[in-house]
Amino acid sequence: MPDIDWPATVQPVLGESADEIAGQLADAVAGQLEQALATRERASLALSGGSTPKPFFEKLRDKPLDWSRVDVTLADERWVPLESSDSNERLLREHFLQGGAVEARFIGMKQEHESANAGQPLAEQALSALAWPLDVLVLGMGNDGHTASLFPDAPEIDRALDPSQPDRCMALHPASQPQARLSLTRRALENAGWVALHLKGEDKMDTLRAAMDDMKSVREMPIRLFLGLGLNLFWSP
Ligand SMILES: O=C(O)[C@H](O)[C@@H](O)[C@H](O)[C@H](O)COP(=O)(O)O
Repeated sequence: MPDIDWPATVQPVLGESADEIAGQLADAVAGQLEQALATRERASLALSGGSTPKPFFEKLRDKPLDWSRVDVTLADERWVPLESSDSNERLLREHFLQGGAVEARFIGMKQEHESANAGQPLAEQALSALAWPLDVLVLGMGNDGHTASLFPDAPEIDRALDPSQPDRCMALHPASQPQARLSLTRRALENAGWVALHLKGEDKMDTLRAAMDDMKSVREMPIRLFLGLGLNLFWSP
């Protein structure tokens, strides 16, 4: 297991296998949603895409929750057709919005517009149906330190990280990515009640170490914002 002097803002859960960690994360998220539903009519959950979360989605979807009272959205979306294998909405529909969680109310980000910029106002309007702030947020991270679609090489990154800008979602065009993205912004993400960072692999642990070694520049590694605010890390080799 990695021997790290964790900052007080990071609660690490380190496992031996991806399956073990996916199960522990599913238990934790279900517990947080149950707590939210004990005090309010609806709970809100934002999930990230990518390759890491599939086993987590498949374990979470059958947790015994009143899923009809849970609003689910994405932390970000690639601006591709919903049938594309790159679509995060497709990923959720195939691996999470099944079983018990089929009853959840899903609010997607992709809109019927050619560009993410043109679709952003409709996505912003769709997201306003959620009860903000988010109760539960599950983030991933790339080896460039991006999270959601807050990419350091996106021209829009400063605006997306600006706590005073009013939008909850924003179109970003990272030079490193083949597609435009729509991402929840700092404003939408930073006030979530409970945040998990779900990582798999030694490479991601190395990136996390680099992010924690010098927490100064959030713009350089946007994950630093959430490491500083506080999160629950779920990592396996
Ligand atoms: O749409 C996306 O790609 C995600 O939201 C993104 O932020 C992802 O969480 C990281 O890129 C990690 O992706 P992997 O799990 O594939 O490493």
